[in-house]
Amino acid sequence: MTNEFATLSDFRALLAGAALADADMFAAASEHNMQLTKPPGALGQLEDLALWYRSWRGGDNAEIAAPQVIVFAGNHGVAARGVSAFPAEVTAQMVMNFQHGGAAINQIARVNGATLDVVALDLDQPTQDFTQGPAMSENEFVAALQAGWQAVDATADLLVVGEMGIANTTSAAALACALLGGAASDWTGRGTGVDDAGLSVKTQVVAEGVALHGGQGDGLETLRRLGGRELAAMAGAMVRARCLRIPVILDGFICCAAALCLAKTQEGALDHAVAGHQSAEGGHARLLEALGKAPLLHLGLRLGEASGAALAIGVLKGAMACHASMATFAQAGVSDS
Ligand SMILES: Cc1cc2ncn([C@H]3O[C@H](COP(=O)(O)O)[C@@H](O)[C@H]3O)c2cc1C
Ligand SMILES: O=C(O)c1cccnc1
Repeated sequence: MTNEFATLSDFRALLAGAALADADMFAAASEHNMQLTKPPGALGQLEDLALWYRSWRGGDNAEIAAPQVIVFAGNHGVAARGVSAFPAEVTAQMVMNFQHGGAAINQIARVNGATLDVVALDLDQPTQDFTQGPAMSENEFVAALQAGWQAVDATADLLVVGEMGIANTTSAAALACALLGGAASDWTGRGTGVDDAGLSVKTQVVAEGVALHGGQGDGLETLRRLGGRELAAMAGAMVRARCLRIPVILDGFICCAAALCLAKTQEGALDHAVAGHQSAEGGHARLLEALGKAPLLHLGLRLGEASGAALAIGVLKGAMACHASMATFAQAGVSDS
């Protein structure tokens, strides 16, 4: 596929000009929802989800049939600072595991009827340690955005994006801190399970990164400086989905940090997305609040790999199956008052 953008300013223009939800479709879906054989509002948040989904997908009243999960993988220069409980080699090893069907996301995507694509991004070239300079050059950043953009299947009717990248909770914490403020310790959690000494080093690394790169530009520029290839690719995929009117389910702390960079660059950039779950990683609840998204699930997950979002596919499928296929009061001969 040819690239639809060659430069960062082209990408910014696509982000600024992306599609809006269809208010007429939302109204038609609300009207349809009121006629379904249930007490008004009895399907709770499933009703809101169905109206939101139809406002993006249009009027065919269809069930969800083709969800796509994409896991992007990247390596981080800051991994060398001892900010993760696991070594950087685990990123590539887990990519092999995804390819052989052995990871959690393989099982969760399969039982939810989703395709799973794994995109490894220059794993032998970690990004620069962001305490020393920007994580990515502009060319590297644009290449990662393009990889995300191109990975989206235009025939999908739902997109879930997730990541694998040792040390990427450090990047995510630095992005959240730089874009939302507060102390490094407010956003730095244990990730894969660092001990107290590791947490203290990690917090210091986040503070150094924010001191160097905070306030140096908008959300996208901050993503280039403090992010990683897999975070940039998730952002690129989210914008492509918006252009294709494919609704998105957001995953945990790292995915939402990538989403935040878009939201801080362009108001409403995540209107086509819902939050799949609330991760156990400390900062995720506040990150979701900043995005204005209530999570569908609270399961204590702290895995990444798109796992929490992929579990929420089932919730959205349930919402759309009810909306599309329930009988109306008139069809079923059920009295409506
Ligand atoms: C075996 C294994 C599988 C994973 N799957 C996702 N992650 C998760 O852990 C990493 C982030 O945590 P930190 O910042 O502490 O390195 C990411 O790769 C994330 O997706 C994993 C981590 C490990 C060790
Ligand atoms: O919230 C997440 O997605 C997460 C948390 C810890 C480690 N990896 C991912």
